[in-house]
Amino acid sequence: MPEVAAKAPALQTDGGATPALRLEGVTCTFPSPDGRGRTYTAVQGVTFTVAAGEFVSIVGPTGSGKSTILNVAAGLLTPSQGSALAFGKPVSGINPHAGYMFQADALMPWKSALENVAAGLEFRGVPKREAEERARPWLARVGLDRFGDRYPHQLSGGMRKRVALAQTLIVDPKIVLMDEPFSALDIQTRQLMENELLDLWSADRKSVVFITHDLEEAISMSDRVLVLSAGPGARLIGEYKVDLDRPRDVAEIRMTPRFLDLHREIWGQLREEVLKGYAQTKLT
Ligand SMILES: Nc1ncnc2c1ncn2[C@@H]1O[C@H](COP(=O)(O)OP(=O)(O)OP(=O)(O)O)[C@@H](O)[C@H]1O
Repeated sequence: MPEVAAKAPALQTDGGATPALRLEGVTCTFPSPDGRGRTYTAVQGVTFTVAAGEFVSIVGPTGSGKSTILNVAAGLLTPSQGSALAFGKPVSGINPHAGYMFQADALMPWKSALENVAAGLEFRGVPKREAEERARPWLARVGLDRFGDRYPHQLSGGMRKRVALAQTLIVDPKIVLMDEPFSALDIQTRQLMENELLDLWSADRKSVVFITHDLEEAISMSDRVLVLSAGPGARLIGEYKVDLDRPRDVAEIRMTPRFLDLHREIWGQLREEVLKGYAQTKLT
């Protein structure tokens, strides 16, 4: 992986402390969709480390294996080769340190906003009444204290994302795995949510792995951006440290010269992969 080595001193940026998350030589091979007994290797030999409290984004072309990597980190998928380690221990089964937020709403339509947030705790065995008491301050933290009685269909897309965020964070995961969580939102709501996430993150400093198609979103939020090549056999081909000051406003930071330099540099590498990925979608 020469590009990675050239752009950053090392993948382990935690000063030697046990990383929150490490994927080591992860390869994931699936049965090919053509049903002829062939296989498709989505990602190959993926190795990276996320330090405690670090915010890392992974960008890559469509179908390159970003969600696959996140599924391995969450313990939802066992890699064909390699391993995932959470705080130095192999992940086997669901990663107990991780909270997962998907692109699609995972809210239960028959539960109110308060009940949905409380559900995160109830799944872990906290009694309903206590879970709801603990959910109230979380609804307030995401600005929805007056909306606890509303059902998901009575909330806007941004509000539903806030509920999902509170539902994920209430269980106090040490690692937050986010798969394009805001991609369905309009740009203004999206930037508000990005800033809210950064505020919540800076208060608690969890480790975040954030998957996105959007390079601007990745740079504006992260400490580091990892670039995945086009598949099959996608590899990590770039690692960029984002040395922008915090706290950040995601809209304002995009206008700074340093942001533009980083964007130019990363896009220079990502563009080629996006074109390759696009060409492959036309072949399949
Ligand atoms: N369970 C599975 N069975 C078969 N193939 C799979 C499975 N999961 C993922 N794949 C394939 O692996 C490749 C990577 O998929 P993945 O969803 O991880 O990519 P992605 O980068 O997240 O895509 P996108 O950006 O479009 O969301 C794709 O070609 C996909 O079809």
